[in-house]
Amino acid sequence: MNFDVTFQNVSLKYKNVDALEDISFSLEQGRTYGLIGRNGAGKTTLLSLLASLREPTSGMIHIGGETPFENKNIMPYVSFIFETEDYKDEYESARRYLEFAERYRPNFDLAYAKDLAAQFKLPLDKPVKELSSGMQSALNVTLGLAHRSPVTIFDEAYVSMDAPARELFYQEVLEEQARHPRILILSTHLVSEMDYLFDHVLILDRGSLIIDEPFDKIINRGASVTGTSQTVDAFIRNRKTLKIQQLGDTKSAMIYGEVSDADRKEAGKLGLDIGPVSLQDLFIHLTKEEEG
Ligand SMILES: Nc1ncnc2c1ncn2[C@@H]1O[C@H](COP(=O)(O)OP(=O)(O)OP(=O)(O)O)[C@@H](O)[C@H]1O
Repeated sequence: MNFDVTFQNVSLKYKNVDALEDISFSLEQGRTYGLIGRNGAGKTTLLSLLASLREPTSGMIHIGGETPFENKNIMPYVSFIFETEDYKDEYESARRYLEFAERYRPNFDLAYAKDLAAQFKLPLDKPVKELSSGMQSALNVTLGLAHRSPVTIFDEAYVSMDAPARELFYQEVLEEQARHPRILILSTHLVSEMDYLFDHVLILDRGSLIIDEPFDKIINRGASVTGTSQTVDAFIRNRKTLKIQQLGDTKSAMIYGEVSDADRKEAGKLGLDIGPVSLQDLFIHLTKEEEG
């Protein structure tokens, strides 16, 4: 079965908050999507609709051509992994969580889950409530990867994990997408740390989807220009500048707007280096609130 996702003109209103307005996009198997947006932009709301934790106020959501809400053909194949704050009543061991997953998740791979748990040094026999918050996150991430669900969502599920554990997770994301391709959505504020994982980027801004583009396309919306201070200043004079960094007489400027072949030639003559702009700088620029 195909589990491709379509959102068509989806809106979600909480009492008097318009959390999402007229959102349309589609997601394809085998791609890793980065979902980014400032605090309160609507990321968790969008993901909870995709995971069928709630229904949209208006619009249509389809997974594999069917409405996923309370749909037994779809729900076991969608995994929504998020940071849970309160584990105080979780007396069961991590090992029991793996056993539950094996019972209820059709594609779950117990051997892979145990292998991941060992890599994260997860104490499988301790009650989950006694694990450190980083270890609780590692358990969630282990489950999310080992579910091997065709639609897998990680909503900031890794924020409590330390840097080596996050690195291990990122490596597994790359390897798992090669071994068992799925729709993988990573919602994150760690943009510069995780951007290399994204095939495609969705940016939400105050309830609206402002970017829905392949990673390679979005980072061509701008460029970095590096060279001597004077030549960089001359090159960027009539361009929109996002950021400038200077070290001695070397200047690096992030500019917004595509750089044409002619521009590149001119830059070459001036001895300037033209490189890609970072997704994080573009994101900050595109979601900046108007001043005044
Ligand atoms: N249960 C709720 N009831 C009322 N308003 C809500 C509820 N949940 C979220 N909101 C509001 O909806 C908007 C979107 O919130 P959401 O949690 O989806 O954003 P987010 O992008 O995930 O934010 P963050 O990055 O801070 O986690 C915000 O204005 C938030 O205050």
